[in-house]
Amino acid sequence: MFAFASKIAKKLTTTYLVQGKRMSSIKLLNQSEAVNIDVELFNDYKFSVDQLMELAGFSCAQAIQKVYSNKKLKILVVCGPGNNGGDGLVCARHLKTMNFNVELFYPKRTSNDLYERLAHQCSEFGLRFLEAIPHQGHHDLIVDALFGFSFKPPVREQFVPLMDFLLKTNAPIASIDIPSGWNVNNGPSEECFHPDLLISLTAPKLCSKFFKGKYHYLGGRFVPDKLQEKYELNLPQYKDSDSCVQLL
Ligand SMILES: NC(=O)C1=CN([C@@H]2O[C@H](COP(=O)(O)OP(=O)(O)OC[C@H]3O[C@@H](n4cnc5c(N)ncnc54)[C@H](O)[C@@H]3O)[C@@H](O)[C@H]2O)[C@H](O)CC1
Ligand SMILES: [K+]
Repeated sequence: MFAFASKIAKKLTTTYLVQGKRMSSIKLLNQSEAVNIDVELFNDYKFSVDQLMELAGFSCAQAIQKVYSNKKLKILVVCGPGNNGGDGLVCARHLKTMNFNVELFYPKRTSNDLYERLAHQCSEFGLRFLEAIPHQGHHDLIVDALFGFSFKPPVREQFVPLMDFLLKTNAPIASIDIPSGWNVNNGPSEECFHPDLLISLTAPKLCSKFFKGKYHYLGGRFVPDKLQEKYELNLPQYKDSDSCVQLL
C-alpha cells in the first residue's frame, strides 16, 4: 500500500517539475507585484510598450502553435481594451504568419496610435474582424485576450454577453496571462470559464493555483536577471531560442 501511495505521490510531484524545479518554487505574483514589475520594466529598464507587447504576443502564438499544431483549426482571438487585448492583436498576427486560420473580435477599440497600428496590421495581414459575437460552434479554438492583470471584478455590463459566450463555448480556450473574469489574486468565481491552456506572462499570478486545464506555459521572455532576483521569481530556464516554456 505504501509503495502504491508513494508511486502516486511521485507522479504528482513529477507533474509539477519544470526542468528540475518544482512548480511550487516558482513565485506566483499578486496583482500589485505584477503591476510593479510592469512599471519597473518601463521606467527602470526603458522598454517601450510596443517592445514588450510584441515579445509577449509572439510567445503566446508560439505556445499555441506548440499545443494546437493543426493548421486547419479555425481560431477566434477575442481582444479587450487594455494591454492584454494588445497582446491578443500581436498574437493573432503571428498565428496568421504561422498559417493558422484566424479571426478577431475586438468590440471596444482603444483609440491610440499603438492599438490602431496593431489593428491595421491585422487587417493588412488578411485577418477579419467580426462585427458581433459569433454563433457557438464556428471556431475550434478561442484565444482569450480580454482582460489581464489589471482586471477588477465584477465584469462591467458591456462585456457580460461576451463572458457568457466564453462560459458556454465547447471550444477549448487559450487564455493570455489571466483567464478573463478571474480575480488575479483569488481565482475564479462560479460564473467563470476554465481555459484549456494558460500562458502566464513574466511570471504566473496567484490565480494560476486554480488552473485546472491541460497546459500551462510561461511566456514573455524579457525579464532581466536583476529583476528576477529582486522579486525572487525563480523562473525556469527557457530552452534555446524558445520564447515560451511549458510549466504543466
Ligand atoms: N510585464 C508584463 O508582463 C507585460 C504584460 N502585458 C500585458 O498587459 C496586461 C495588463 O494590461 P493592462 O492594460 O494593465 O490591463 P488589462 O488588459 O488587464 O485590462 C485593462 C482594461 O480592462 C478594463 N477593465 C478592468 N476591469 C474591468 C471590469 N471589471 N469590467 C470591464 N472592464 C474592465 C479597464 O478599464 C482597461 O480598459 C497583462 O496582463 C499582459 O497581458 C504587456 O503586453 C507587456 C508587458
Ligand atoms: K486574458
